[in-house]
Amino acid sequence: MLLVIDVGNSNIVIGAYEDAVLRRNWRIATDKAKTHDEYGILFHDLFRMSGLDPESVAGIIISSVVPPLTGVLEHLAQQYFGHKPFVVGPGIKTGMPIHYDNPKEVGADRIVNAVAGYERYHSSLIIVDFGTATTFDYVNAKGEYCGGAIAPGLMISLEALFQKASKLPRVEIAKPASVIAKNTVNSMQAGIVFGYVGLVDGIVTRMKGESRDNPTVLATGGLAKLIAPESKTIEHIEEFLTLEGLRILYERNK
Ligand SMILES: Nc1ncnc2c1ncn2[C@@H]1O[C@H](COP(=O)(O)OP(=O)(O)O)[C@@H](O)[C@H]1O
Ligand SMILES: CC(C)(COP(=O)(O)O)[C@@H](O)C(=O)NCCC(=O)O
Ligand SMILES: [K+]
Repeated sequence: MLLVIDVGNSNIVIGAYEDAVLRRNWRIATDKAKTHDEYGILFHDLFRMSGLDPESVAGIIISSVVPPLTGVLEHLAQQYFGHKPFVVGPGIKTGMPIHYDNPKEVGADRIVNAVAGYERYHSSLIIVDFGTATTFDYVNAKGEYCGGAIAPGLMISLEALFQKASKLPRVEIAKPASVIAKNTVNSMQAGIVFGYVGLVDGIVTRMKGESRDNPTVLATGGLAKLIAPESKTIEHIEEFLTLEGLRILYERNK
């Protein structure tokens, strides 16, 4: 079994692959204060509760955009699963040229998504990942990573609104019935959901205009399901794109 771990700023997403089949996936909160022992217990519990044997893990790959946790998870891999993991970053073969001023600066999750998307579609792509931040990445038809855009995420945008305006409550992210809303909660939901759809379609349309090669548009991340149905530009949702990319990169490097 292959263990793939994607450390995001909000969640750590874990996948257990048997060959190319994702057998299990789990999502745990990202907590920079947790030690490798605490994560070790958590991982072992998740395995046990799913009837999986930690001993059956034959390899591990990690992608992290939270530097203080990268070493913690490497340590966990070594100590609780007995494997030195691959860590996506310098020294890992991606098979994808990175056209960014400083390639080391691009978030590992963005590269992993790009690799997975290109492997699946073999065409030029725009990938939208709804995480803590929302990232937009353009991959050209030759499979080269060409950069993209980073926007404040849906949840943190809503959080900022609630924290900075005294009369605004904390609301659930949901699509309201109308954009001409009749109460505070629905007004905020209209602003965030329809506003965000506009942001996504606006950036994607600009990227399409600049790239001029009609890229396929994919979305991933927990909140993709909410925005994609309202978006005019998103064509496919790939829920496990990052996990899939990690599996592909493991195969390319083992
Ligand atoms: N399935 C989901 N439904 C609702 N909210 C989600 C879901 N998945 C993630 N979120 C929320 O979306 C935000 C971004 O999460 P995530 O996509 O895991 O980001 P990151 O990759 O930055 O860790 C978080 O606030 C998280 O709680
Ligand atoms: C843009 C990100 C914060 C997104 O992280 P996430 O929302 O998945 O937690 C991350 O990819 C990152 O820290 N990138 C480094 C900067 C860059 O890609 O240029
Ligand atoms: K992510």
